[in-house]
Amino acid sequence: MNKKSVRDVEVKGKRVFVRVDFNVPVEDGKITDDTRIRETLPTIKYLIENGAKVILASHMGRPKGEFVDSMRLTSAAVRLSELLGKPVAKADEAIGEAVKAQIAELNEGDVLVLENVRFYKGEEKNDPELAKQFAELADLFVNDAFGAAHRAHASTEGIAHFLPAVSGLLMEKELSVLGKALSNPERPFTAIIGGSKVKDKIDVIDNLLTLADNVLIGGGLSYTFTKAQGYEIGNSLVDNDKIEAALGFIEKAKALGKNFVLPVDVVIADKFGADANTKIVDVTEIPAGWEGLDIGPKTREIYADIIKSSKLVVWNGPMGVFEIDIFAEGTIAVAQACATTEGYTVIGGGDSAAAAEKFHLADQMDHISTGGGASLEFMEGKALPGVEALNDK
Ligand SMILES: Nc1ncnc2c1ncn2[C@@H]1O[C@H](COP(=O)(O)OP(=O)(O)O)[C@@H](O)[C@H]1O
Ligand SMILES: O=C(OP(=O)(O)O)[C@H](O)COP(=O)(O)O
Repeated sequence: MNKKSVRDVEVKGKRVFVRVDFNVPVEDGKITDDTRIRETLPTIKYLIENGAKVILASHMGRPKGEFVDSMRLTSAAVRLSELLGKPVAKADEAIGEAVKAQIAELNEGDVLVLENVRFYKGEEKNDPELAKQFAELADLFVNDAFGAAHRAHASTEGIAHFLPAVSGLLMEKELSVLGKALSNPERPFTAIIGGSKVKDKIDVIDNLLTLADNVLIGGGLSYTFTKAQGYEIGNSLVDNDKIEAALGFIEKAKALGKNFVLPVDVVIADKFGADANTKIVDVTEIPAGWEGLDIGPKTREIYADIIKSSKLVVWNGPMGVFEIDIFAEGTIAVAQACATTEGYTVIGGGDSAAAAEKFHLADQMDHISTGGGASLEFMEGKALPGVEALNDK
């Protein structure tokens, strides 16, 4: 990476504003998955050990510029304190005199968590005034929020115009792993794209067709391709605006000599739910009134074989509605193949990571990205504003 990292600058005695992504799932005030907090520990520990005064800033949810009690960062600060095994102070705001006074009390190695930066209207607008107010709190800006790196907000991008700005260790790791995977991939390189966000993912497929040797399509995404090929898809998920694009990809893959693989069979259901009647049919045989909710057994085998003979696998999006057991087999098969392949496996996207976690295979993957949208935009080849704004080496 051509951007400076926290290792390239002096931090001792400095007030360091660290943007993290503590946007973790919370149910009834309890954090249900603390991965994103744990992943920032290397940066936070590095700063503590090197005598910085650590000021952590994050968003949580989408409070739209209002103070919303359920989206406060209090439980994240408590969890961080448990993980660090030391006290962590918490501010009730993210800017202003009271916060400045709390920061003035910090000793070297102390940690303070600011309140949710999205409680301020200027955050998502990237308001320079708010960015300046964040900058006034510190001597150095460290961006470790890979999950929010695709957002040009006051605490991710704007602040970098007012302070020396460097990347944190998680940011560096994410960019290095994804960058290495995509810029000089080990081959055969297989990309697997599934899930339901057809609009969000279609541009990724375009770029991956150029980069990868095999592109496997599954999940709700696949039926737009099935329809594009002229087959009946019943009530399956489809994006009619993307039919042309889907046909274009099939043509592009042919022209580039790439192995673009669509499901050959699917699990269909007469309704969406755990109590549905199901059948396995060829993808060309979906009757009206039924919907495809998982890839079928022939497809699972084809996909697993390709994954197992790959040197690099990048997976984003489940193969079916894995939250419901009767539609989970396709996602399980792909997750198991990723877990057992000797190739390097990278998983991006909240639901694919959740699936790997649910089937107890997460620790057998080589890299699970903390960013869904961010890793997609990276794979599309787009510049990430939170990274672009950092100081060059
Ligand atoms: N065939 C399908 N029809 C409808 N929804 C699907 C289908 N296959 C997968 N899904 C749903 O897609 C969702 C995940 O999609 P997405 O958000 O694109 O993935 P990710 O978070 O991994 O990027 C899951 O909740 C899953 O139930
Ligand atoms: O959870 C996040 O996005 P992700 O689900 O795409 O990984 C990030 O914290 C960014 O949040 P946002 O999509 O509200 O800007």
